[in-house]
Amino acid sequence: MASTPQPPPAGLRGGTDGTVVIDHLSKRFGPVRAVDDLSFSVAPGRVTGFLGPNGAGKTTTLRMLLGLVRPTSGSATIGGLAYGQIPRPARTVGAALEAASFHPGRSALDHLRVYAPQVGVPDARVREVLQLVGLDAVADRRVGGFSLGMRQRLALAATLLGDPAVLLLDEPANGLDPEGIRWLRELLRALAAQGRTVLVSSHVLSEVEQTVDDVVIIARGRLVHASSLAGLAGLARPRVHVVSPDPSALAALVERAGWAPVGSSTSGRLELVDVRAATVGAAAFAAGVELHELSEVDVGLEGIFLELVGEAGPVPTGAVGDTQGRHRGEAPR
Ligand SMILES: Nc1ncnc2c1ncn2[C@@H]1O[C@H](COP(=O)(O)OP(=O)(O)OP(=O)(O)O)[C@@H](O)[C@H]1O
Repeated sequence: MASTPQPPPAGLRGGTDGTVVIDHLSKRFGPVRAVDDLSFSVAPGRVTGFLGPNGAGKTTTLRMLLGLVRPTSGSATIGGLAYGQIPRPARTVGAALEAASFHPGRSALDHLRVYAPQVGVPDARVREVLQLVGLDAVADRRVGGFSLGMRQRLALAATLLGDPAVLLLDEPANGLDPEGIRWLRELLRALAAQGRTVLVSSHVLSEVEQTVDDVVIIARGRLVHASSLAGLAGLARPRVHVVSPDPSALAALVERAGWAPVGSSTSGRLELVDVRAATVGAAAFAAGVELHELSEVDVGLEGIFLELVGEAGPVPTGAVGDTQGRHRGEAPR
C-alpha cells in the first residue's frame, strides 16, 4: 500500500456513527420486485460483503441508500439519517457505484481536481488520495491510457477525497490483477480498522472472502443470510464422497441408514449429505460393503454461497434469524 489512510473519519461527528441500516426496504419497477422487504445493518469498523447473483438487487439497494432511487416502502439510513438529510454528504459517504466514466484526454490529477471543490476539500487532498491508491507516479498521465484496474483505483481515489466515514463500493475488485486485489484488501481493511464502515458488493464470494469480516447475502431482492464470515462457514453441511464396486450393495446400505444421497446411486459413485466419512466407513465395514473411495468433501464458502442463493425461496434453518440480532444491535467485536 502506498501510504496509510489518515484518521479520523470526517463527516459523521456529533453522536451518530456510520452504521448503515436497511429497514424493510422494498422497490418495485412495475411488476419487478427489485428489492423485497429487505432488512440488515452494516457496522462501522468492519468490511462487509454485499453479495448476490446478477440482478439480486444490490445496485438498487445502494442507489436507494444514496437517495438516487425512491423506495416503494421501508427506509435506508446512514448514521440514522437518510442520505438527503446528511449535512455535507460527500464528506460522510464515499460511493463508487458503476465503472466511472473518465474523460480519456484528462489526467488523473485533473479529474480529481474537478471533484475536490464539489466535495469541499483543498487541492492538496488530491495528491494525498492519488498516493493512497498508488497512482501518484502516473498522476499526470492521460486516463485514456489507463488499464481497467487503474481506472478502478482512480474511482476509489475519488470516493476517498472527502475522507468519508462510510464507503459504498460496487464490485471494486473488478479489473484488478491478483496484486491489485491484494492491495485493495489491505487498503479496505486499513480503512475499516480506522472505524469506517466499508460495504463492498460482489456477485462472487471468492473475490472478497479474504477481505470481508461480515457477509450480507441477497437473492431476488430478499435477504438470504447475514452473519460474520465464520457464521457463514458454520452453515456448511458435512458431505461425503463414496465409491463402491458394488452399486446395489451401496444403494441398499444408504437406504437402510437413511442417508441423503446426491445424484444417482446406480453407478456406485455418490455423495452423501449430513453424514461423516467415519460413520459411512464403519457402516460399510459392518455390512461387508466394499468401498474404493471414501472422503469428506469441502464445498468451501463459495459452495455454501451458491447453495444459499440457489435456495432463495425457503431460507435454510437459522440462516437469517440467527444473525439479525448481531447485525442489528450488538457491538462490533
Ligand atoms: N430502472 C429500472 N427499471 C426496471 N427494472 C430495473 C431497474 N433497475 C433495476 N431493475 C431490475 O431490478 C432487478 C435488480 O437489479 P439490480 O441492478 O439492483 O441487481 P444487482 O444485484 O445490482 O445486479 P448486478 O450484479 O447485475 O448489477 C433486476 O431484475 C433489474 O432488471
